Amino acid sequence: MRRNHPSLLWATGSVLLVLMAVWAMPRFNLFTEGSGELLVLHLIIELFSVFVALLVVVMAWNVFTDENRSTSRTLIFGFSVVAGLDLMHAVSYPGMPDLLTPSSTPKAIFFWFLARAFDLLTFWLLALGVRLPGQRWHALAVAVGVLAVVFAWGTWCLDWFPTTYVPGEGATTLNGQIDLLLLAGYWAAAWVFVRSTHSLRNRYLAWACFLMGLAQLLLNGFADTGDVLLFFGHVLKIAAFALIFKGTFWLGLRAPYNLLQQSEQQLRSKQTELDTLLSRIPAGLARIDVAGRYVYVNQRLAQRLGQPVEHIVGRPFGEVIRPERNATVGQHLSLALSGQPTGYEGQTYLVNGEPNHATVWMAPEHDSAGQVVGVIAVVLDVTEQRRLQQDLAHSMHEIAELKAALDAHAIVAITNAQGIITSVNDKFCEISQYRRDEVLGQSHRIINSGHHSEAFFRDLWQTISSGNVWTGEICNRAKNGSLYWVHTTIVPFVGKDGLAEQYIAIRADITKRKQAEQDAQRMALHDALTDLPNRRLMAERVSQAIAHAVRDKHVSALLLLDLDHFKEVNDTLGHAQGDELLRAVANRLRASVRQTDTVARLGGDEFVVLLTDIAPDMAAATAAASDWAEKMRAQLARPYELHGEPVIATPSVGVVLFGSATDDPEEMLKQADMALYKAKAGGRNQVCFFDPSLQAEVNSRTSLLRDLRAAVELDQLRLLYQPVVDRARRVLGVEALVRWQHPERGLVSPAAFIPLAEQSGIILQIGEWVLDTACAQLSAWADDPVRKAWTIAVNVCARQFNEATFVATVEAALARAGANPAHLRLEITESMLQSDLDSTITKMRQLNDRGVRFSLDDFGTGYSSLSYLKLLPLDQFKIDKSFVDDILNNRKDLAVAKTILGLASNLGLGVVAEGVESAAQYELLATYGCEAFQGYLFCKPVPVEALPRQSSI
Ligand SMILES: Nc1nc2c(ncn2[C@@H]2O[C@H](COP(=O)(O)OP(=O)(O)OP(=O)(O)O)[C@@H](O)[C@H]2O)c(=O)[nH]1
Repeated sequence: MRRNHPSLLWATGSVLLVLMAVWAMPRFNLFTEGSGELLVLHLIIELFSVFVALLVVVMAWNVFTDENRSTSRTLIFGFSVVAGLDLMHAVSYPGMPDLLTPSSTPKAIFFWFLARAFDLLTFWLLALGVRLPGQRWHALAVAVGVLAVVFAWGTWCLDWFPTTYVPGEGATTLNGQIDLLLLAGYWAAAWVFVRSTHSLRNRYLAWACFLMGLAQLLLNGFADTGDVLLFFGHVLKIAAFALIFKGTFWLGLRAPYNLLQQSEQQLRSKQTELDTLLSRIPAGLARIDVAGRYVYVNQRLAQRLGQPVEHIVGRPFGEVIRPERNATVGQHLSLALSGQPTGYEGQTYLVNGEPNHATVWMAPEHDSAGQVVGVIAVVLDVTEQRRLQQDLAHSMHEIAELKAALDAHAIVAITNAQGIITSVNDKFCEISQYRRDEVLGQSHRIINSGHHSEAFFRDLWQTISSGNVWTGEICNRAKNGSLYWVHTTIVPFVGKDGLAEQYIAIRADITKRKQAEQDAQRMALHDALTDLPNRRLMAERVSQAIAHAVRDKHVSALLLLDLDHFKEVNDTLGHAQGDELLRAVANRLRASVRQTDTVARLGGDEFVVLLTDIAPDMAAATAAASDWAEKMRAQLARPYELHGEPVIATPSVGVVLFGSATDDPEEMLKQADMALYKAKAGGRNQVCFFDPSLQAEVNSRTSLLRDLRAAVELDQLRLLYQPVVDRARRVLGVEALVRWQHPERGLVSPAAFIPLAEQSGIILQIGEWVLDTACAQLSAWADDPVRKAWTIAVNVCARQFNEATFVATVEAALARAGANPAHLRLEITESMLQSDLDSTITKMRQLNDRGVRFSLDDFGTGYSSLSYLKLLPLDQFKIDKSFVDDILNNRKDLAVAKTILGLASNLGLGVVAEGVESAAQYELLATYGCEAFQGYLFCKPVPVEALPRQSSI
C-alpha cells in the first residue's frame, strides 16, 4: 500500500487539477463543428488509438509466452473490438463521408460508448485475471463477430440505442450518466489494478484506466463536437492508450526480453557455477566427440594430463594422453561410441613421474534423436584408495598371521557381554577336550574346576565389566575331569556407551609350570629322600599343634629320634645303603603314628614325630608319650634288611611334652634335642624325656660354644709341645697340642672343647691356626742348631681333612711361614681312613710329594683294614696311650703293641708309643723294638719356651 501512495497522490492531484481546470476554463469551441481541421485531428487521434489497439492485438498474438496465452486472448478479443469500434467511431464522426448510413454525432457517440464499454470490459477482465477459454483465433473470431453485430446495430438500428445527443442541444443527460458510469467503471478498474499484483503492466493499466476515466469526465456534458473538452477528452484517451501500449508492450515484448536477459544471466552464472563445480569435483571430466577430439576437459583432468585446458580442447585424445595408454583408451572410447558404457582401471604415470592409479568410466552421449554424439569420460584418481586397500590387505594379512600365531600358541575364547561363549579356537577345544559345538552358547562355568572361590570370580567380573583388563591364573577342569591351569588375560571390548560389548580371553597353558611350582613348594616343605615333611613344615605343624593344644586343653608330644651310630652304616655299607636305611626308618615311623600325627625328617638321621592331643593332662600325657616313644623305639630297633643283609639301627629318642601358649616350636626342638642328647649320653637306644635340669647343661654348652667362637680372634689358644724321643732319649721332634686359655674358665682341656669345636665346625678355624702356629715355629727353629732337625706333629681331625681345600690350606701355611715341609708331620686317625679312601690317599700323596709326613694316630683303636695301609704314604704308627697304660699287666695290650711294632717293621714304618709314663713301660716297648716314645716320662706338653734346650732329655 505504501508503494501506491505516490500514485494515489498523483491521481488525486490530477483529478483535482482537471476538475479545477474544467471548472475555471471558459467553455468555447476549439473547432467549428464539422470543420475539416476537426475531422482530421479527430481522425488522427482515433487512428492513433486504433493503431495502438491493433499493436496490442498483434503483440498479444505473437509475442506472449505460453503462460500469458489466456491474457493474450483477452487482449486480442478486447483490443480487436476496441480498435474496430474506435475506427467505426472515427469514420462515423459528423462530417466524415457516409458509410452505408450518414455519419452523425449520435452514431459516433454510439460507437464511442460501445468502444469504451469494451475497453472497460477488457480492463476488468485483465484486472480480475479472468482467462478467456479457447485459442487466440477463437478470441479474434468472437471479436470480429461482435464488431459485425455492433456495426450493423450502429449503422442500421441506431434507434434502438437511447438518445445520447440532441443536435443543437448537445449531450443528453443519459450521455452524462453513461460517462459517469464509465468513469466509475474505469476508476474502479484502476483501483483493482492497483490492489492486485504490483507488476509494471498493472501499474500502466491502472494509470490508463484512470486517464480513461478522466477522459470520460471531460467528455461529460460537452456542448458540440468542436467543444474544447471533447478535444481534451480525446487527448487523455490517446495518453491512456499510450499507457496501454506501454503496459502491454512491457508485458509482451520487454518482459520476454528481460526474461531472456535474465535467463542468459542465469545461464552464464549457472555455467560459471557448473565450471567451478566441474573443476572442483575430485574427478577428471571430459567430453570427447565422435572423432575422438576433446570437446571439454575440466581443470582437474587438464592438470592430470599436464597441459592447459585450451591446449587440450579440440585435439584428438591420441595427441594428449601418454602413448602407452592409447590402445586402452582407444578401445574403450570405441566401445562407448558404439553406445555401450564402459570403464577400466589402470596404472599410469603423472607428468611428474609419480605412479598413479585411476578408474575411468566412459558413457555415450546422445542427442535428442538418440544418436551417439560423443563420450563423457570420468577419470577418478584411486591411487590413495589403492594404497589404503594395499595397506588394508597388508594389515589384514598381518592380523591373520597374528591370529594364526595367537591360535597356535594361545587358548582363545570370545564371549558376549553376558559371558556366553561365541567363539573359541582349536587350542581351547584341545585343552578343554570339549568340541566347539559343545561350548558355543555356554558360559565358562562348563570348565569351572571349583578350585576358586566365588569372590575370585566376582572380582574378575567386576574388573572386566567396568572396562578393565583382568589378568590372573585360573584352574579349569577339562571334559574328562582333569585339571589344567591357564594364565588368563581377559580384555573387554567397550562400546560407544562405555559398556563392555564382548570379552576376549587369551590363555596360556601353565599346567606344567604350576606342577613345577607345586613340586617346588612340596620340595621346599618336604625331604627329598624320604618325602617326609622337613624342618620348615614341621615347625609350622608344631605351631598349629601348640595352638590346638591350648585351645582344646590337651597335651601333645614332640619326639626327636636319632639313629645310633648311623655314620657307621654309611661308612661300612656305603651312602646309598645309608639312604635306604633312612627310607626304611621313615616308613616304619609313618606306619606307627596316627593320621593326625606328623613325622618329619630334620636332616641326617634325625627324625621328629609330632603326636597331637595325646592326653588331657601332663601326667597322663607323660605315660602316653612314653608308650608311644617306646613303641617307636622298638619298631626302629628291629633289624632292617638292606640288600639281603640284616642291619641293626637302634634309635635314641628325646621327648618333650607341650600344651601351653608359651611353648615355642624352636625352643621345643631344642628341648627335645637335650633329651635326645641325654639318651645318647645314657648309652643310646633309649627314650629320655626333657627335664628342665638338662637346660642348664645345654646353656653351659651354648655359652662355651659362644666363647670358643671368639677364642681364635681373642688369641686365647695356646700351642703346647710334647717332645718325641728315641731310645737314647734324643729329641726327634714334638707333637703340637692345642690348649685354650680362657680368661675366666682358666685352661680348658681339649676333651672339653675339641668335640664341641668339631660339632660346630670351629675346628676348621682352630686347625688352621694350629697349622700356622706350628709352621711359624718350624721356621723359627730353622736356625736353631739343636731344634732345626725337629719335626712338629700336628693333629688333623676328620672334618678338617675332609675339606676340599685341605691340601691348599697346609701348603699355604707352609708357604706363609717359609717352613720346611719335611719337618711337618700330620697325625691322622684311623677313623678318617674309613670314608672316601681314594680322596684321602690323593690328598696324602699330594702333601707327601711336597715332603710332608704322616703318622697314623691311635693305631689299633679303630677298624683299620690292613690291606689299604700299604697304599697310604704313611711314615709312622702311633701306639695309642690306652694300650701303653696297661702294657705291663695286660697281655692283650702288650700283644696289640707287639703286633703294631711287627706290622710297622714289616711295612718299613716307624712307631711312636704314646703315653709312656714309666721307665718300665719304656723299657718293655724298647725291648720289642719301639724306637720312639712320647709321654710324661720324658716331658709333659709344655710351652715352646719350656722345651728342652739340649738335644736329649
Ligand atoms: N646315607 C646318608 N647319610 C647321611 C645323610 N645325611 C647325613 N648323613 C650322615 O649321617 C651321619 C649322622 O651322624 P651322627 O648322627 O652325627 O652320628 P651317628 O653316627 O649317628 O652317631 P650318634 O648319633 O652319636 O649315635 C653323618 O655321617 C652324615 O654324613 C643322608 O642323607 N644320607
